[in-house]
Amino acid sequence: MSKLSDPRRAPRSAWGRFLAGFTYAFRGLWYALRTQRNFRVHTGVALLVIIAASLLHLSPIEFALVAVAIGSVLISELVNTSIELCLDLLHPEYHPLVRAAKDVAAGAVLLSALLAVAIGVCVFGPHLWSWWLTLRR
Ligand SMILES: Nc1ncnc2c1ncn2[C@@H]1O[C@H](COP(=O)(O)OP(=O)(O)OP(=O)(O)O)[C@@H](O)[C@H]1O
Repeated sequence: MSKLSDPRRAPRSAWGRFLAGFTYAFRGLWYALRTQRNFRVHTGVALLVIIAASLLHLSPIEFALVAVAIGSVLISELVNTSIELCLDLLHPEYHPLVRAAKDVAAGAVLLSALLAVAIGVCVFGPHLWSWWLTLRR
C-alpha cells in the first residue's frame, strides 16, 4: 500500500480521527460478519435471545445479565478472529506455538459460550417454567 492511500496518514482534526475510529470499528464488525460463520451464528442466536427476552418481559437486571452473556460471546469471538488473522499473516506455516495460541483463543470462546448458557438457564429457566405451568392449567 502506498503512503498516500494509507488512511492513517490522511491529515485529520481530532474530531475527524474520533469519527474515523468508529468507521474502522464498524468495518471490523462487518468483516467478521462477512467472513466468520461462527460470528454470524452467534449474532443470529443473540438476536433470537433478545426477542425471547422481550417477549418474556425480563426484569432490567435479568436483561443486563443476558446482555453481558451475549456481549462476552461476541467479543471473545471477535478477539479470536483477530488473533487468527494475525497468526495467519505472521506464520502461515504449521507451528506448535501457533496451534497453542489458536487453541487457547478458541478455548476463550468456548468458556464465554458456556458462561452464556449458564446465564441463559438461570435467567430464562424460571420464566419458561412458569410459562409452561400456565399452559398446562
Ligand atoms: N499454522 C498453524 N500451525 C499449527 N496449528 C494450526 C495452524 N493453523 C491452525 N492450526 C490448528 O487448527 C485449528 C483451527 O485453526 P483455524 O485457523 O482453521 O481456526 P478455525 O477455528 O477453524 O477458524 P475459522 O473457522 O474461523 O477460520 C487451530 O485451533 C489449531 O489447533
